Amino acid sequence: CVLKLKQSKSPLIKLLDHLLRALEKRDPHQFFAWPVTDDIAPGYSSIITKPMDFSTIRQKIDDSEYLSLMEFSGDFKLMCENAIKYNHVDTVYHKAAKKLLINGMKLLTPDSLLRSLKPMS
Ligand SMILES: COc1ccc(OC)c(-c2cc(C(C)=O)n3cccnc23)c1
Repeated sequence: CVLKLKQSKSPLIKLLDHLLRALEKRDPHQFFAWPVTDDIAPGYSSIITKPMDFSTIRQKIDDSEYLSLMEFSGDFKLMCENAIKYNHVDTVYHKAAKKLLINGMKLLTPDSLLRSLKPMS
């Protein structure tokens, strides 16, 4: 049998893994863990043209689809903005998305990233 050699993870993949875990911790109700379906959110797929969720981001990291931190943070922002767009302002989902976006962007600031990178140097 041919053993597939496990490539060691690139620094970018290790950083994105770390950031995804930190962002997921800020979604305790797991509203953003899986794709939103039309069953739980009527008309969702006609209103939200580019759906995004943490499980899809995880898959894209594992498939090395992100070539930069900017692409990763773009999908994170898209995920939050979808929820802000679809859900009325007085819903738990709209409020959770705004809070997650603010907290998430704090993690993606240069200072915070430097602190994340330090242990790797
Ligand atoms: C109440 O438990 C869950 C469980 C999973 C969810 O999405 C994966 C959601 C959910 C997540 C969302 C979002 C993120 O817009 N949503 C919108 C309307 C109705 N439900 C949801 C809620």
